[in-house]
Amino acid sequence: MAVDQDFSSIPVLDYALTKDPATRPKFLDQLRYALVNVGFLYLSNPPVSQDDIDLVIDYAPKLFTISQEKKDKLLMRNSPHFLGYTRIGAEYTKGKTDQREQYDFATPYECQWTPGAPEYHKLWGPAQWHDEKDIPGFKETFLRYLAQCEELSYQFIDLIAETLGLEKDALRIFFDPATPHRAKVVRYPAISDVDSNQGVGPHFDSCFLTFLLQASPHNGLQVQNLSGEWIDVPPIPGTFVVNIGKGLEMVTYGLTRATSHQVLSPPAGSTPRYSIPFFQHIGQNLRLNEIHLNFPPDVLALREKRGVVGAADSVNYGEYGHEYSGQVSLIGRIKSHPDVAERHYPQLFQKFFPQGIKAEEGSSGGY
Ligand SMILES: O=C(O)CCC(=O)C(=O)O
Ligand SMILES: [Fe+2]
Repeated sequence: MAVDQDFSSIPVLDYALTKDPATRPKFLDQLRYALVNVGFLYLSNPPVSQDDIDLVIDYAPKLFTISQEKKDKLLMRNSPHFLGYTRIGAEYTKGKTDQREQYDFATPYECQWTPGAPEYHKLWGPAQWHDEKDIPGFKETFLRYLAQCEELSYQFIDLIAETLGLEKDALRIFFDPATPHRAKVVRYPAISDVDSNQGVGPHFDSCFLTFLLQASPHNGLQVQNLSGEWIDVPPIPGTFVVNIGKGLEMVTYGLTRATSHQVLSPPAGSTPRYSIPFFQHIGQNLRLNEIHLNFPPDVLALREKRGVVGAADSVNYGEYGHEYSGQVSLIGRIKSHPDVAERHYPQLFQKFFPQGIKAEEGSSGGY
């Protein structure tokens, strides 16, 4: 396979190929190419019910037409777990406000933090949901959808292990069944005269894998190729966009790429863009530089053949390695959502925003 060429589009992989022993090797080859050289791929025929996908796409705009008063009852600022609703302008990436409105949800979980335990244990807890009467059926449907994404995310991790020459379950050691996964429903309004066009600024995702459902037909998502050029990732109905987080990049010694990406606001006069990312999270109490995977030398050599990767515009999640993974996630959330940090994590807030919220240029959270 060609390993030394830069990419100008994102490969499309057909999950159905994994089902037949005759076509599975083709899928694994395409996967290895995408992991090493691109860091992004489209996945068609994913093992997630199309009916449920259609339902969550249908629910996405409805979540935002609920009254502002009701949305504000679910403000993320109420939640030490950084779960809930975020108004436009309250979130920061690379120190600039993002022009998006969103809900952060998670798979079911009760907070396990007790006094004296590491503060990052507080990051995990129950999501905030609207009353059933305000959006009938949404919670049940979305949880069913998330359970399928979760299962897909583990299947996919095993495919990655296989194609990189590891034991089939070698990457499962990073998961703790008790750690929930997170997901968002996001609305990007069209650019207006005064707004910037930063839907979400350049960033890397955390942890291992993101499964993104582009829930409306708008362009806007872009990724940076090896030379640093921004490449469009237009929506393809019936696919997920899958990308690699900083955690997976780290444990594969940079063999798989966490690719810098951003979203540009829809043009003036356009309808809003919607997206629904699912973020696969690893166990909280791991230091990733303490766990070593043995890749076959010919697989590791693909990293060198890829050539030198140019500087990306994203700078977040540099803490993987020396910090516990839960702490890395917490730092990312603190930088993205300073209003939540100020209320629930005052010491970390002071550390990362010593001048208060607006003044912190260069602070970069993620996802
Ligand atoms: O909305 C999208 O298409 C991507 C969102 C994203 O990159 C993120 O929230 O991490
Ligand atoms: Fe992202």
